[in-house]
Amino acid sequence: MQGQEAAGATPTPRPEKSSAGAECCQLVQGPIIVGAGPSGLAVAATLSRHAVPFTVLERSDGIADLWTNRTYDRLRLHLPKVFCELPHARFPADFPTYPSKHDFLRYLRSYAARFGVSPLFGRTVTRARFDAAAALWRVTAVSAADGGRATEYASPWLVVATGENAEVVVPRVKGMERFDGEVLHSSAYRSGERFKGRRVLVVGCGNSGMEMCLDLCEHGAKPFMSVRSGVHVLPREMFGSSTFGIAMSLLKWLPIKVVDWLLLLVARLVLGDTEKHGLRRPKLGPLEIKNITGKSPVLDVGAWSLIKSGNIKIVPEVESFSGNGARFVDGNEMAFDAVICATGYRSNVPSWLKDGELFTEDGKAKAQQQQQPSNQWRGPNNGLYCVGFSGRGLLGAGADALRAAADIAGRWQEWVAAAPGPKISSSV
Ligand SMILES: Cc1cc2nc3c(=O)[nH]c(=O)nc-3n(C[C@H](O)[C@H](O)[C@H](O)COP(=O)(O)OP(=O)(O)OC[C@H]3O[C@@H](n4cnc5c(N)ncnc54)[C@H](O)[C@@H]3O)c2cc1C
Ligand SMILES: NC(=O)C1=CN([C@@H]2O[C@H](COP(=O)(O)OP(=O)(O)OC[C@H]3O[C@@H](n4cnc5c(N)ncnc54)[C@H](OP(=O)(O)O)[C@@H]3O)[C@@H](O)[C@H]2O)C=CC1
Ligand SMILES: O=C(O)C(=O)Cc1c[nH]c2ccccc12
Repeated sequence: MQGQEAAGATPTPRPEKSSAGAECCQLVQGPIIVGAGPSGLAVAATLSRHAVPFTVLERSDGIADLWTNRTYDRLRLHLPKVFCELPHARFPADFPTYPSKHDFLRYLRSYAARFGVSPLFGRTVTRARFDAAAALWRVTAVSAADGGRATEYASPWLVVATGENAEVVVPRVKGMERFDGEVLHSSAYRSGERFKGRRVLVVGCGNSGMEMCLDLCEHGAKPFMSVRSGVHVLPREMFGSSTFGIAMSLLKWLPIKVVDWLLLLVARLVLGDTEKHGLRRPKLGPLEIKNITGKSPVLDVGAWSLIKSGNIKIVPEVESFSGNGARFVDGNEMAFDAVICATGYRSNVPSWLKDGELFTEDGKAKAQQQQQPSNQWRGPNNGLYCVGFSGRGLLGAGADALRAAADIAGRWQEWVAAAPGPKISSSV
């Protein structure tokens, strides 16, 4: 809400020398939100409806960097649109059931405009710590465009909205640097067009790996999918309705283990035995494993039939790479022209947030790990919030955003009532 009127009387920001070595400190009005993806936008929009000002810091040069710059062309939401809407704004009626990433981006841009969310772009947050003496979060952001200049922002409230997919995970496999062909992460893959006629090894069998193999096939490439521990594949739809929607309805009445059992029964009838084709199913059911570890089931949009027909070949875990190919853990060797690491993502929170309460050492929400997702959005009374770390996709992000913003709004009103000093009109 930069540039928007402040909601009430607050102390005047006083530039000062920062303890972190940043050039100056700006006390901003309302919370600092780190990240302008769907989670950051949702919490900002909700704050705006509560008339609470905020400052959004985003490392990229636009909103929703993941969706804009780190996803492939054919990507569609794999949950029906009703499960992917952010708070306070429906998708347009003419959107298809499974909106494309371009539809989704169009929605996010109009969402940001509608709720007056204007992030400060090109600001990478490199450090945030709670200054207990001042009861403020001190947040250092570096601006590459400004020659790496660091600025410190301060606020009693900090919302972490940098996402579960902030950084790529690329495995260290013996000999990878010796491989002569192209190696890329799935976040850099756009389309199979330029791989036509080439043998491509896709490492990983999550939704990215599966959809990239499908896309490669459709562009006349020859994909091989390397599988380490297996995955649950479910049809995206069952009995003409979305599998996810059916699962959500069943969960209202039945325990998760029973719902998982039913999903797997139908999946078996519709898809057949995935293990027979090299895709082992994990021991825990698809919803339970998602809840416990965050590992998503594959919602199949066409790759499965290509695996069955042998157009996508399943290969084991890679043991090592050579100049022209890979050796697998079963001892077989194959030549490849390119390797795509569809090996997932990780949070970057541990690299910048100094906090031992809300996040685990690997940057996941602690409460989500302890299976208390309804609890995971607020730190223990030090003004720290996290939005979008519940392992429940856009739906979870929206729910977190509503709770975090309502809580901050209550505290903001108290803070404004208590704070002396003149009114000021903009947040930074
Ligand atoms: C390929 C793909 C498809 C997906 N499809 C679906 C789907 O169909 N349905 C669903 O529910 N979920 C889906 N997801 C899950 C996805 O994580 C969420 O949809 C959504 O993007 C989460 O939003 P977010 O704002 O929490 O995180 P992100 O979208 O990752 O946004 C985080 C933002 O924070 C910024 N940022 C990160 N670090 C810093 C920093 N240090 N300083 C400043 N800014 C920073 C990033 O640049 C980014 O703009 C998908 C994920 C992927 C990878
Ligand atoms: N259409 C859509 O809506 C899409 C949604 N998504 C979502 O994006 C998120 C990320 O998905 P995705 O990018 O597929 O990542 P995932 O984390 O879901 O999958 C990563 C895959 O890489 C494998 N892997 C990781 N490290 C190694 C290694 N060292 N050696 C071998 N294999 C390895 C994993 O195997 P293992 O299990 O053995 O660790 C797993 O199969 C998910 O939430 C997913 O649902 C993604 C694409 C499309
Ligand atoms: O795309 C994802 O992985 C998501 O996070 C969406 C999502 C939330 N809960 C789920 C349960 C089953 C499949 C996908 C999801």
